[in-house]
Amino acid sequence: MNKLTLALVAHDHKKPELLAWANQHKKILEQCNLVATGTTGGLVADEIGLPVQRFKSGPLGGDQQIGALIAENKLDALFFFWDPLNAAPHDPDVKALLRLCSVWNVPVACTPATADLVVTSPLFLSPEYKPVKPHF
Ligand SMILES: O=C(CO)COP(=O)(O)O
Repeated sequence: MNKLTLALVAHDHKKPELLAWANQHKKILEQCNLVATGTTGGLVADEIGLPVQRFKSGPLGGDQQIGALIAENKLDALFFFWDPLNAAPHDPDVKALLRLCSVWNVPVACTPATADLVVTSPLFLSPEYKPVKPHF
């Protein structure tokens, strides 16, 4: 069975929430390939002990690297705990990443509650389930 590839991303004030969530769902995440923006990935690897492929930090292009995976149909879900209370210098990159999830029908969870529901869905690890991909 092919493993799902998941991207984990959190803005600084949301990193504690992402780490707590990843720890809570470690058994599920262990069954997946994980990629992440640089700082988030380092924390997930060091503090939760999950292997993670790290891209550049978000402000340095990491969000765009994850967007490129989406455009190449190589990402199965995005867990992006973005910060609604603080401005990010790379907000256009953040918007672009979220936009690509809608373009390519990639599941995206932006809060711990949504992320809980996504990873515990019976469809999540089901080999039969594949989201419909749009044709352009
Ligand atoms: O800024 C980010 C996403 O937009 C996250 O980047 P880091 O994981 O490197 O902090």
